[in-house]
Amino acid sequence: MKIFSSAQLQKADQLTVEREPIASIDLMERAATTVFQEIHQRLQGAPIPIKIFCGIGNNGGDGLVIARKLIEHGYHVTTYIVNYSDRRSKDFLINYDRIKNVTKDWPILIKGKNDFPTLTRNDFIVDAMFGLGLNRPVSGWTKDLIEHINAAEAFTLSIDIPSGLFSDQALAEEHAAIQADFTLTFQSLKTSFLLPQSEAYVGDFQIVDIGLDRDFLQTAIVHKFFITREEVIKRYKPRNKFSHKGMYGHVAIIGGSLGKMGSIVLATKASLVGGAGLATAFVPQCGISILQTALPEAMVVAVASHDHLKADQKTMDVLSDLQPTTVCFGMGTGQEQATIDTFHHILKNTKNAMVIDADGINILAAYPIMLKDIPAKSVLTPHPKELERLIGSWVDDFDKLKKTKEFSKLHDLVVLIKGAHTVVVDGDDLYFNSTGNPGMATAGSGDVLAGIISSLIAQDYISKDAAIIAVYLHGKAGDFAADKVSMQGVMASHLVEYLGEAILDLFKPQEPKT
Ligand SMILES: NC(=O)C1=CN([C@@H]2O[C@H](COP(=O)(O)OP(=O)(O)OC[C@H]3O[C@@H](n4cnc5c(N)ncnc54)[C@H](O)[C@@H]3O)[C@@H](O)[C@H]2O)[C@@H](O)CC1
Ligand SMILES: Nc1ncnc2c1ncn2[C@@H]1O[C@H](COP(=O)(O)OP(=O)(O)O)[C@@H](O)[C@H]1O
Ligand SMILES: [K+]
Repeated sequence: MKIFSSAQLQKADQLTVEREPIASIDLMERAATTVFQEIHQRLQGAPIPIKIFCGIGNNGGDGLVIARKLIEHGYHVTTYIVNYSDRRSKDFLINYDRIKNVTKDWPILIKGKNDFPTLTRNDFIVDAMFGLGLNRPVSGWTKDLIEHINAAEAFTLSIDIPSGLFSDQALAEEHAAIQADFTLTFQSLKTSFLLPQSEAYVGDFQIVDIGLDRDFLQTAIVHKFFITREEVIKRYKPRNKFSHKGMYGHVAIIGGSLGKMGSIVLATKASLVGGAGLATAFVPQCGISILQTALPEAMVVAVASHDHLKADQKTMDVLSDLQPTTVCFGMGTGQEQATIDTFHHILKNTKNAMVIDADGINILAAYPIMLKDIPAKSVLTPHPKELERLIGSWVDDFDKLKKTKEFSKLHDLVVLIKGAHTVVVDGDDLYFNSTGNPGMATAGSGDVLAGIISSLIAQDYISKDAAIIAVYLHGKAGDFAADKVSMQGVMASHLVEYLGEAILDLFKPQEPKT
């Protein structure tokens, strides 16, 4: 699913008005009515105090339409105009007038701190102060009002975007935005909703389709996407009846050290459950019986040393004779000099795209000279700390995206930024995951992900698609697991266990949205 910038959405608004054609006031009525219906469906006429804060631009205009519709349906509404300027938009003014038709209670003007209303936890607050037209950080008494609303700890619904938050740039100052519990956003997700620094502000969100120009939405070029089920299905390759295991690739998982062999078990198992035809684990000698006992389906090759990875020529010859389709390196290896040398040797002797995880990434960060030896389009799977070691620190989330894109382009690599809404970065293109939950913040879940990506590359998916599909399925497996065993109860093994269910779910009929 495409994620549009605020400039593109403003363009889409304008084109819709021209091409449909529809008057902008009618488009506002249509958009805000859709929001009203969502609210009405949830509240079902509940007699709770609803307090709507409207700005003086079109976001405020939306707020006035919502207020009018709610009043018409018998809700207890108080409408406030946050009168930070006299430059009111045309459609705001029309709706400011229209609300008179449904109530004798004229909206209350807020012109400064003395006008702030008393709010309680029991209020239902609708935030329609600023939308995409926000062009500088909020300041002065409007910022105070935002803090006043946040302090009430009442349920807060934001229209289009929590007021104060930007769609395509970072928030300059903490607390300078509404902390919404829920955001109903028009037509497209806003990038900032998916970034960790917005966590306190966005809450849950839902996209409302307001019927903007289809042609524009379909043809506009974007570089940001939301990885939904449809994005995965369109990339998925079904199996042929007469296929055999040789057609689904051979994954070599290389890593582990004394006391950290579980990471290799998890990754190797995930690569097989993900559909690879064959999997071979290359581990220190201490890992052989562990692997062979835990995972009879995998082949195991022991390197020369007992406790950590130190490959001699014989092991390297075995690796090259095996001709694995994909090599995955790095989990649980540690950073002994012999391991670093082994890794460097593997990089130089591998042609196909690899998957590099954990200590593989840490070694690259410590020895950037090795970056030039990584096969093109390899996938690096850092969590935020590993990413920082690799690309340096960032000022904010948008700067992190920019620096990761530059790194990806410079070295011709696919780089993941793992976390909630894991991002797959492929040059200029960013793919944000939609699945997963905090239950997955648990030891070994990254190892499972690296195994699934390797598996998909081995099955002939291009690296970017392998990463996109893998993060989605990994997150979905986490969601199924959390449903069964609670978020606290999720362990990395569950992600392997529920991976099959996540794959099956791709093709299950979905329940219609109510
Ligand atoms: N046809 C359309 O254009 C539609 C627009 N819609 C709504 O319109 C919104 C965008 O409306 P607008 O472009 O009027 O802008 P907003 O309503 O977001 O408000 C911006 C207004 O505040 C001023 N402003 C910006 N930053 C400020 C700051 N820090 N302090 C004080 N004032 C500031 C701007 O000069 C402008 O007057 C969308 O988010 C959406 O809610 C919807 O009604 C759907 C249709
Ligand atoms: N809050 C969260 N929501 C969704 N997914 C998460 C969350 N926290 C972690 N994850 C996922 O769990 C995995 C953790 O990876 P990583 O930190 O490398 O774990 P480990 O090193 O223990 O294997 C990543 O795929 C990440 O996206
Ligand atoms: K808003």
